[in-house]
Amino acid sequence: MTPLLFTDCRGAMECPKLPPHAGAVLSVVDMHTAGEPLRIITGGYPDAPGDTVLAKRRYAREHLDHLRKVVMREPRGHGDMYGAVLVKSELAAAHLGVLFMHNEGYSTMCGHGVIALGRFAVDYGLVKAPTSPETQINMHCPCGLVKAFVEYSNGKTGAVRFHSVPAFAFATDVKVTVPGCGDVVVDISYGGALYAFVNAGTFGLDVTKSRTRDLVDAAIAVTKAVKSQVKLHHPVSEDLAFLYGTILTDGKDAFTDEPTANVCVFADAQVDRSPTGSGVTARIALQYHKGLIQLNQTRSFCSGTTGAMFTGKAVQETTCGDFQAVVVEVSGHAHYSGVACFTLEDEDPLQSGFLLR
Ligand SMILES: O=C(O)[C@H]1NCC[C@@H]1O
Repeated sequence: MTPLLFTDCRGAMECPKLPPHAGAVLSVVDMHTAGEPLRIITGGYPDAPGDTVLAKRRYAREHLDHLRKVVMREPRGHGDMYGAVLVKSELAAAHLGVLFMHNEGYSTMCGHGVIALGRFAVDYGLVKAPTSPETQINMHCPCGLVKAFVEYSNGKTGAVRFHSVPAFAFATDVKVTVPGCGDVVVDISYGGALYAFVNAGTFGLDVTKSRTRDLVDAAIAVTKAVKSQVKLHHPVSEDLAFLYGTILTDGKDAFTDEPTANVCVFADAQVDRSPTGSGVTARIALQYHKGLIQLNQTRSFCSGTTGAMFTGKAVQETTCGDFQAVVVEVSGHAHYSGVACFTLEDEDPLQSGFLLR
């Protein structure tokens, strides 16, 4: 690794002070996991009322969405920004609860977010007495309890692996009509959120070589088709029964030591820079369902956008309602990228921010 490109100024210099009339302030810690941003709100966000994390998610959507817009959209964010805010969990086993946010609303699961939050929770003292070589953090995500295991030694955090909620193939070989493409066969799988999976080759595209815009257009067309033509449900809660996005793959689903690449397009045409933790979870559940991978066979998943890697494996059979399911473990690395205090002046005519496409 090359040395720091800029001088480490901690201690020598303080962050610039805001003028007294700067307006309301939101503070954040910025991280990224395999290139995908995670903006963690650390101050200025009120306690979201609600008896459950899912109820808090509903409250945030209905009453606190102006704050999501401030930190996700321009001029403070951008169309592919991703965020998290910590909330209280109703589960005794949870160390923390979390809501995830993106360019359009609030997701139910975020694997890259869990990886970053694992480090954050240890580094910022959210768990008492971290243990070496790993510290376990139980994160209550909207989809349920996710167990993160954070490498920790000599006071330093490292790689994070997590066990997600039961993941299952919702439906395979579903034919949907995609305008301009005709009938397209997709698989739909759940990894804390529901995704449609299609081989990018179906559209004459390559997830590692094609223009991102072309991949996005194809994925959006599939998402629209599935949303309008397939009735989705989830055994635990109707809050989880929506299609979050489409993942285009290189089709290399049969087990091999070689990495397999995919690109996830979710929310409002948002492109994941990482291999997508919840998508890898759902993809492994699909591969397991099809007999293409065995328990504890580790695969590498590569982001078609950045080439960054996660690894994943099914570790245990389980059920989710009537679905045969698996517990999937996903591993990756997150890094800090900065801290910021964002302000919002009363007179600012662009209070809600904006997105350019
Ligand atoms: O890694 C993940 O699971 C998330 N990344 C952005 C889209 C998903 O929520």
